[in-house]
Amino acid sequence: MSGINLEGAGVRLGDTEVLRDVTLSLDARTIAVIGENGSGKSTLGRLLSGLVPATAGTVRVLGLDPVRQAAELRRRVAVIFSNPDAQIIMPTVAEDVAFSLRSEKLPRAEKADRVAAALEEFGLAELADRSSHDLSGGQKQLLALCGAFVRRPDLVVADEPTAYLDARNARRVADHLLADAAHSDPSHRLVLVTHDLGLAQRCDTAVLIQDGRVAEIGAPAQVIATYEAGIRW
Ligand SMILES: Nc1ncnc2c1ncn2[C@@H]1O[C@H](COP(=O)(O)OP(=O)(O)OP(=O)(O)O)[C@@H](O)[C@H]1O
Repeated sequence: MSGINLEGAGVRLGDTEVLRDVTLSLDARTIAVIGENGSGKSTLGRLLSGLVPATAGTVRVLGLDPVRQAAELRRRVAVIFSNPDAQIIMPTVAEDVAFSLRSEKLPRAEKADRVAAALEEFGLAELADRSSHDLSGGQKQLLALCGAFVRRPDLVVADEPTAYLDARNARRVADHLLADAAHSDPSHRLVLVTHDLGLAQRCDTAVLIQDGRVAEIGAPAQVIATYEAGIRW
């Protein structure tokens, strides 16, 4: 069991049942999660990342129980939010990427090589010594992505990663996310919570969330059509 498997999963936050009876078995490599504001998409992303516990049912992500095997899940899953400021910690760009590898048991030289390669891949090599907090919004999101991918996670959960970006940077970030998910390792997965239906269309599978429940799962074109048909303009 290596993908995402939820059985009757629910999440209650305060008095609100935010997710209800979510049953999913997903083995696709790139999965878009779409739906209206407040439908529960981010909560699903947080549930899969172990950031909120299920209050009903069972959840297995990469075969792991996000509560009982939280440390292992954190090691294998990277989370990217729309606001990169929440994820940038260290003073310089290179230090921030290196910080992501702090708990990896790797020789120092190998860590340095991995940081350098990741900076290069995300077009940040020339900014390595710049103050990470002085970057533009797009550059910060690329840095957040770089910090997530340098760990070589098995699953990336990205929640509106392009929300604050201009068209060019949104495209760059999306290309990185989708290209990285398509790397040769077949176990590498992406869950992408998004309102960008063009981006959802580029994923292998889409999940439509409505009012805390799964309304449809399938080929993105079909699921997007269902979503659009249900919108009361
Ligand atoms: N900590 C919380 N306590 C109580 N209710 C919450 C909490 N966090 C979220 N909710 C509620 O859960 C519902 C789903 O929120 P969620 O952020 O998952 O929706 P979403 O589909 O990602 O929305 P959006 O597209 O607007 O980002 C909303 O009604 C929200 O108000």
